[in-house]
Formats: sequence, structure tokens, C-alpha cells
Amino acid sequence: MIKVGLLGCGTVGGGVYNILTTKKEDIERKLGEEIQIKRILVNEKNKKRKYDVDASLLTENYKEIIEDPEIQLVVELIGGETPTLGYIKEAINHHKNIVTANKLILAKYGREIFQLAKNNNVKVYYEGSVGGGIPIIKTLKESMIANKIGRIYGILNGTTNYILTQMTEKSIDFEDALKKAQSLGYAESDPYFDVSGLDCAYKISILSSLAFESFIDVNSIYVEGIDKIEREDIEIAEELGYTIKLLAIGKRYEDKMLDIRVHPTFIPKSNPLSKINGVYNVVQIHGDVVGDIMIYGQGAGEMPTASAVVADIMEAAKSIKYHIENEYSIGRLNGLKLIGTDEIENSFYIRLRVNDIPGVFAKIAKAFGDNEVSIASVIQKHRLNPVVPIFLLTHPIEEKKMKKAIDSLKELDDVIEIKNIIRVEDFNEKF
Ligand SMILES: NC(=O)C1=CN([C@@H]2O[C@H](COP(=O)(O)OP(=O)(O)OC[C@H]3O[C@@H](n4cnc5c(N)ncnc54)[C@H](OP(=O)(O)O)[C@@H]3O)[C@@H](O)[C@H]2O)C=CC1
Ligand SMILES: N[C@@H](CC=O)C(=O)O
Repeated sequence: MIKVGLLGCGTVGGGVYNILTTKKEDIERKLGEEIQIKRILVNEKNKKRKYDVDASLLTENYKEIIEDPEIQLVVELIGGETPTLGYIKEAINHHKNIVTANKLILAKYGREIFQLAKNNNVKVYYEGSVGGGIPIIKTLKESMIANKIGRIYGILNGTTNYILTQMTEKSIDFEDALKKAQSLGYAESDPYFDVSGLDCAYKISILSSLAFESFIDVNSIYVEGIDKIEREDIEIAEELGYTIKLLAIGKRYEDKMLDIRVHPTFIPKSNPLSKINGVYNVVQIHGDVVGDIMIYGQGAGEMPTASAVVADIMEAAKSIKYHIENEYSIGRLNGLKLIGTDEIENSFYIRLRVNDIPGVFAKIAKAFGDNEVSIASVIQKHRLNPVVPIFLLTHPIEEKKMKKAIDSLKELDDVIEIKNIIRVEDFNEKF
């Protein structure tokens, strides 16, 4: 019998408890071993819970789990950095294997945690940390092991994808869509992490560390969230044949450089990523042997995430049962440098408000240099006003050149305000 301690019994922890108790026999049959939850750490023992959790298992004292010699596996589903990082490290020092869905901890402290686990000859499993129910960690670590990965595209945050879909399809406001995502259990306890793009940055740093075998410092990733996206941007994107998604990008250039970033992106409607809606996430990977693969599923929520966590628990139990040694972990190679976004060439969508005077487009186009702007248009419904919104779509241009052009736009008297700038991904690069 493998005895497990759960840290947290909220959205995901509750789902894990439910699966481990209702599918107990099934799990034992598949594993050839019983899994027993011995203790569950929560913040408040007397809180009303969704599932009928055996009250005798609940504790508010983490030491009852971490210092229990019978518990071989600790499943961390509290989230955040404090007190979680300390609990994980203490558990490893007590020779417990770890399962976690905590992307923040892995992205920020992964190297330290994996080293500590190696020193203590225990393992850390983290399938639930990226893409909810999508088996993406296993895909990268095992199924694609023969490949050199050239590129990863991911829609990796269920909350923001749900919000953008609601804003696009149902014309629901940002705030209302966020409230719905929270009530469905998709959002982080502080939804700032979702909306700001940080959650997505943690996830792409974990995937990139695995794919490019090079520990990625999450603080050096360019991150932009969805908080500046307005309905107008979504409508224009639709008219132009694009959908706006919060896209995570990881690209390898010539074994020397990595381009890793997270930002709202215009995705052509012809690309399958544009069709991934609601809480669904997707990861598209290019490997030199297999070519492109795409894997998608629900990226957040109780049961999809619990599915990934229970898979990890079962794998950890198997490893404990058969005494399988700790193998490699993320970040084996060094030396790949991150490129700053200034060096990267993209097309850009730019929305501004200008005085509606003859010749205003010509002045704006001049700021970009000849031939850099492919489409410039007035948003027609505002045409009778003296100040009108317009948008531009540039040809591919280096970001630093685009910024220079924006600076010169700001100096034009007829440009009242730059409302939004969004990158357009063309998906045509070859790896
Ligand atoms: N929700 C989702 O869709 C997904 C979440 N994740 C990750 O899974 C983890 C858990 O998320 P989620 O289940 O949504 O979080 P919840 O907020 O729903 O649950 C957190 C749990 O931790 C307990 N807890 C919080 N603080 C403490 C503390 N200081 N000491 C002891 N227990 C504490 C809470 O106790 P109590 O119940 O008493 O309040 C609760 O049971 C996070 O790392 C998150 O990023 C990953 C993928 C998807
Ligand atoms: N808040 C996250 C939860 C899963 O990681 C999301 O919305 O994707």
C-alpha cells in the first residue's frame, strides 16, 4: 500500500480526493497496489466542502504529513509560493516523492527543487502544472524524446482563453467573463496571475526548459497579458480574418538562441490554434523527426487537472513500488540565450485615434517608412466624428523599428492616442 498526504483540498485537491476514493478499486487493479490518502492539509478544517471528505483525515498542521514516516508521497495542491515552497522542500528533505500542479514554484524554483530531489533520491511529478488535463509533460519528456524541438506554440491559460472566447462569441465584458471563469474554478486564487500572462509565462518556461533542455529563467521572458484587449480589437481582428489569443511561443534559433514570449496575438483564422476556444488549451510542437504535433484538451478546472494529478500519483506509486531510480530532470544543457523582443520581426496591428482629416493616413504611413504598412483603415462607424479610431496592419518589421515609428507617431499633432498594439503571428517559419 502506498500512503499519500494531500496538501490542499480545494478545486484540484477535491477532484483528486474524489477520483482516488470513487475509483479506488479501478486504480488498484491497474496499479497492482492500493493507494491510500492518509492525511489532508487544509487551511480551515471546518469549511464546507464540495465532496464528503472524511473529516478524520483533515489537519491544519503540515507536520502531520511531512513528518509521518509512513507517507511516501506528498501531493501539493495549495498553490502559490508561501508556505508552499517551504513545505515542498521539507517534504523532499524527509525523503517524500512529490506531485504538484504548481507552475509558479516549478518555473521559479524548479532547478533548486529538482536538485534537492536528486540529492534525496526522490522524484517530482508535475503533469498538472501545464495544460490542465493535457498530457504534455509526458509527451515532451518521453514520447518526443528522439526529437530536437524547434518550436512550441501554446494556448496555455484556460481562464484567459475562456474570457477572450466569451468576449468574442457572446460580446460579454471582460469583468463578467472573468467572474464566470472564477466561479467555474479555472482562475488562480489571485486572477492577476492569469490576466497578466504570468501563469502562461510559468507554463511556457516549464515546457521550454524541457523542450530545449536549458533551464529558462522566467524573469527574462517577455510577458504581456490580456487586460488591454478591448471589444473593438476583437471585432477588427474578426473583420480582418484573425482571432486574438494569448499565445505562448518558444522557438530555437540555430542551437544558440531562444525566443520565448507570451502576449496577445492575432492568429489567422486558417490556423487551427484560432479555433481553440473556452477553457481548452492547445500545444503545437515541431520536432525534427516527427514534424508538427498538436495536443489539446481542457486546460483548467477540477476534473481535467485532477486527471493529470492522479496519473502522476499512479506513476509515482509505480516508481516507489518498483524502486525506480530518479532519472534526468529539466535543464540539463546550458548556453542557449534568450533573444530580446526588439530583435524579432513581426507584423503588428496598431489601433489609434486620430483627427479625421484628409491625408492623415499618408502622414502615419510615412512614420513607418514606405511600404511598411499593409492595411490602414478608419473604423467606419465613427466616421462622422472629428476624432476617429483607425487601425494599421504592418508588414513584418523588427520590433525596435516599430517602436521608433510609434515614437514618431506620438509626435504628430493629428495622432491623439495609441490605443493598442498587438503582434500578428504568421506561422510560416520553417524549422
Ligand atoms: N484550478 C485549476 O484549474 C488549476 C489549478 N492548478 C494549480 O493547482 C494548485 C491548486 O489550485 P486550486 O485547487 O485551484 O486552488 P484552491 O484555492 O481551490 O485550493 C487551495 C487549497 O489549499 C488549501 N490552502 C490554502 N492555503 C493554505 C495554507 N496556508 N495551509 C494549508 N492549506 C492551505 C485550501 O484550504 P481550504 O480548503 O481550507 O481553504 C484549499 O484546500 C495551484 O498551484 C494551481 O495553480 C493547476 C492547473 C489547473
Ligand atoms: N488558472 C489556470 C489554471 C490552470 O493552470 C488557467 O486558467 O489555466
